[in-house]
Amino acid sequence: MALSSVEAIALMSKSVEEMSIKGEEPPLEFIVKDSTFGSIESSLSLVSIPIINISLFSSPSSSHLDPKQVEDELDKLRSALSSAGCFQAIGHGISSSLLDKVREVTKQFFALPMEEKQKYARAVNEGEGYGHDVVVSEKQILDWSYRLALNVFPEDQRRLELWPRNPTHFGEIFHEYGTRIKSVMELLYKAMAKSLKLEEDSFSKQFGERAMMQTRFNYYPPCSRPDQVLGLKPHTDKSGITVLLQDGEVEGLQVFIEDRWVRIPSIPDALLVNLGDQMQIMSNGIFKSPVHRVVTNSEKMRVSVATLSEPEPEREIGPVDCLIDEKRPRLYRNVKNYGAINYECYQQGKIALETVKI
Ligand SMILES: O=C(O)CCC(=O)C(=O)O
Ligand SMILES: [Fe+2]
Repeated sequence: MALSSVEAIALMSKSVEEMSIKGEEPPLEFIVKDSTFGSIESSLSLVSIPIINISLFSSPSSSHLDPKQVEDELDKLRSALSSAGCFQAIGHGISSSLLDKVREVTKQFFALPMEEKQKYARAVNEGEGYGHDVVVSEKQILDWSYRLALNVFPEDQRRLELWPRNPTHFGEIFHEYGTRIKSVMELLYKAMAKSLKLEEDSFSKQFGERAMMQTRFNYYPPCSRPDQVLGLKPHTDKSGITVLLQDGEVEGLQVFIEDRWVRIPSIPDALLVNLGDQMQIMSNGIFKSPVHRVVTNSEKMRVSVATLSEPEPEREIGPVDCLIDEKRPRLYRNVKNYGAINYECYQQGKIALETVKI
């Protein structure tokens, strides 16, 4: 059962930021105990995830490109998404200076005094604004992080009162970044369909005209016990796809591939593309939504900017017809509002994708 806001606040009476600054031992609620995915310090796999040049997928430039090269990159895309479920995208056309500005305003916002950040605080039971993870159970292991969540599209869903006015350029830079990421997402839906020999709008039409895009700015303060505390617990994303801008210097993201944790290096100009649960459903399980987590660092803080795309909540989504046949029967039922299903399951400690399986 969800805790009342008063109980939730009592559990978080000491802020992660305060404990981080004082170098205090994290309290018990943050200590990761036995986990299905191994201990925090379990050895890392040496596998590396692919780097894909997505400029090869854009129509105007691909017309004067070698078709064989495009075909090979599409094969690489299909193979990456059906094994690791993620890849590093280069050739996305977003300038390094814009990426650096996004990282910079993110760091500037989180460096503001707590009272200033609280002006954008998330209200209880709301998905947008600044805060820590919602506490839903006393057994919940807490994450050593804060985040600012903002809706970017549809544009009329923006709650501008929650967009930081400090630093002053935050809104302008974020609008530009969000608009560029939306185009990258649209290019990726088409390329993902083409890589499976489907009509190119097979996925995008399921997202609808009013597909949603939300950005989560994540902030992980230094933690004195990186061996026992996680910045973000193992999870899969509820999205269709997630595009992640990593911190330019500090790593922390790990993806669970073939029973081992794989470290995701931070390549300054690359965007990490992570497949979400809803694309796993639409691809009838061919593409995989990977379990991932964020580890903490005893000396350095880390930021990341994760943008999640989702179909219109009231729209029914399901496996694309052409991906269902005798060899690959339908794995998932059609669903609406998967975001809510995912959230409810998270509260109950259930795996959301399992509940929509046939
Ligand atoms: O901080 C990261 O690298 C990952 C963030 C993430 O997984 C999320 O926001 O869902
Ligand atoms: Fe995630």
